[in-house]
Amino acid sequence: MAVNIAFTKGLPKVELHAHLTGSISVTTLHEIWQARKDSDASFSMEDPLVALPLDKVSYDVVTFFPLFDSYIYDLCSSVAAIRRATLQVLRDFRDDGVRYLELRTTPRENVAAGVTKETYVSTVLSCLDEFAASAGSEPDMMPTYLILSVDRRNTAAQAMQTVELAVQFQARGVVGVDLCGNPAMGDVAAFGEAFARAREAGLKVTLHFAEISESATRRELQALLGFRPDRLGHVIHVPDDFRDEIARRDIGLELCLSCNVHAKLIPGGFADHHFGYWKDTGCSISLCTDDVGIFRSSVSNEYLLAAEHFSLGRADLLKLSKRAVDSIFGGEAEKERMRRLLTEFEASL
Ligand SMILES: CNc1ncnc2c1ncn2[C@@H]1O[C@H](COP(=O)(O)O)[C@@H](O)[C@H]1O
Repeated sequence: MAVNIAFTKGLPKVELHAHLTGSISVTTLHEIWQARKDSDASFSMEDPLVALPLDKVSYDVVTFFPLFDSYIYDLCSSVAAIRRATLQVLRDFRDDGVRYLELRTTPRENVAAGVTKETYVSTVLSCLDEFAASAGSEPDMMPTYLILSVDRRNTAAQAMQTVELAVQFQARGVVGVDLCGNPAMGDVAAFGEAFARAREAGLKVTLHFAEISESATRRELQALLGFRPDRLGHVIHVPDDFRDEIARRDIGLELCLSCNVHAKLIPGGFADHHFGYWKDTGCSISLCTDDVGIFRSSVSNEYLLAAEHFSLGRADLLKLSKRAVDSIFGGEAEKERMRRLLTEFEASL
């Protein structure tokens, strides 16, 4: 039987590469904007419905990253806004049929709003707790864990500070650390010690890898593999010998079709995406949204796109989903739960 959106929505999915701030829908941003406008007559930021038009999904590396630094972070600076955004992001993923989520975010501070990096992480984690408490039982459950991101522009000391926060909040659901941010910036060699500390503390490691050709130098890719990542995101401009090494080490892959096409990180369209290469390697692949608030493609839609452009049937998507579970960071019990949900879903077809 053919794959359609009803099938991909019903498929119990894991989402492993979602940046929290990039996952906030424009509607939610607008509500946050409206609340601020209603309470402060001098508030003058542009309405998100105007700044991020609903029909615009094509940003490139130059226009994409400033969306956060010069707009969304200012809009979502208070504890109230961070809470509202996080809780809605969780509902949006759950309503799309995500049944296990790893959300990632870069700890940030806003002195004027009284938010420290620690307050920020703690606020996000309290939203995860609140959401879990309200879920009740299956099928509303979506166990969610947090990954803290190091930004490529960070200094070695800032990267270490993020890792220390991850260690501090490990018992509350931080399962790993990530390296993200504008791939045209920074020197990843500065972060070796921070990622070594993360591993030593038992945290998992995922890294944005070879997103643009300029950052895909052999020196950078070697340094990143030296951090002993458990998973890699994007893996676009990867030389053959590195591809072989990734497969040999059985590193999990987080692939983001819509983001890569719309942000022009790959030449061509969906059918040219490197998912076409990796799907036949036996690697664990999770299809991910990256920034659903910006690229507007849900996880279900990513599965649908993969099916449409790579001629995959229901059995192929089930196999892909089962293999994706192998690389989650939440531990064996979560893997078992997801495998059970997938088996039950398959039996219900
Ligand atoms: C093209 N894909 C991408 N590549 C690299 N980094 C990305 C990204 N999409 C998002 N981010 C990173 O995530 C931050 C927003 O979420 P958080 O504030 O952390 O929750 C961005 O500022 C950027 O550093």
